Amino acid sequence: MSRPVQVTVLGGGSWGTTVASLAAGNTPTLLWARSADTAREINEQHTNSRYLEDRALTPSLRATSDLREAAEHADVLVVGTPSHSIRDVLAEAAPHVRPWVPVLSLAKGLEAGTRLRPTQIIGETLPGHPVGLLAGPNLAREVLDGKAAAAVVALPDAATACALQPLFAAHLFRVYRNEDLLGSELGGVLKNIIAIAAGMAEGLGVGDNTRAMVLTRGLSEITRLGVAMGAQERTFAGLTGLGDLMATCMSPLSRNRRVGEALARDKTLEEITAEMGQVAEGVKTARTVVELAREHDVRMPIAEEVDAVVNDGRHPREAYRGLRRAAAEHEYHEVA
Ligand SMILES: NC(=O)C1=CN([C@@H]2O[C@H](COP(=O)(O)OP(=O)(O)OC[C@H]3O[C@@H](n4cnc5c(N)ncnc54)[C@H](OP(=O)(O)O)[C@@H]3O)[C@@H](O)[C@H]2O)C=CC1
Ligand SMILES: O=C(CO)COP(=O)(O)O
Repeated sequence: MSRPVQVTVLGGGSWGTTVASLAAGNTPTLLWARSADTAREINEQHTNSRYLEDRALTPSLRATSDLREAAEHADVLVVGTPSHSIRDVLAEAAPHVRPWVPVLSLAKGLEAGTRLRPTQIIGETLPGHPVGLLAGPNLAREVLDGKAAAAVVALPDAATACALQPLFAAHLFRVYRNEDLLGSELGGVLKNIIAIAAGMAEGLGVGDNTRAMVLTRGLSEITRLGVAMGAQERTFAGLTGLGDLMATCMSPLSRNRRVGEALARDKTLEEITAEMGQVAEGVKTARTVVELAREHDVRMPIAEEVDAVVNDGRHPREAYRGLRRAAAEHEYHEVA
């Protein structure tokens, strides 16, 4: 008799823990947290209070701070650490991961310097493995609170995607699939920059018309760059595109939106990062996105203003003025 598929999730933060809790409802799941205290708390109290307060995790979820044990456990490996740490974590885990184990990324940032997407970093550190991602409008706390949500397993091979979908699905968590890995991954990465802009607008006290403008023009920027890089346009109208953009720009739970809002209220990036104690991937990724836009001759005025605020110290009020250009291009055919 064959044993059930074993899932390992790397990363004991908000989202890694939440995805591990979802998977544990379906199949034996082991979560790797680098903090031994976090692993102990998950095993003994079924909570991760540092990231998710007193929310109850699936009781059968097991955790470890031993990366080798976690890697050896995996029939399916999920990478849920922030983008900047994926390469180092996987370099250490790689010798213990069995060949052909499918690997799914949860991360929504780009690697500074290389400009690589998380699934490309995984491809370099774990060559020969099928690689995809799980993404969508999934604010961790809402998912753990049992509020209905949907996500997408994006993977070029449909058969592997079909096998992975049910591992993460739950009664109120619907998991779709999509073969456009590039578009699905870029949607999640790029929306974080627009969410910082949405937060800045919020902090400046704008109205609903402005909120809608930031969101729709933001989607235009995301789609233009994504298509120029080779993604399918329709992906950006789906859950990993518009869906994730809406959730992140609208929700006070979004860390990226909170960064933008606090910047507009005159806090420094250092103060905000220290207070939040969680990752807002858009901060580190903004410069890389602007570089990619230039390389692909794509106009991204909102992303450029966000980059100027987080990297060059421009005040959000100035950035907002910068967006009020005298004349706009055609709605769908802006040129670089
Ligand atoms: N939170 C959410 O709602 C969602 C997040 N995501 C994405 O998931 C990814 C992870 O985010 P999230 O879980 O929210 O992040 P959090 O900030 O909540 O947690 C970060 C986790 O990563 C660990 N970590 C940080 N640096 C390293 C490192 N160098 N080596 C090993 N572990 C490290 C932290 O460990 P320690 O506690 O020891 O510092 C912590 O467990 C991000 O790319 C994010 O964009 C995607 C969808 C939803
Ligand atoms: O990606 C997310 C929701 O889908 C979480 O967004 P934040 O990282 O801004 O909290």
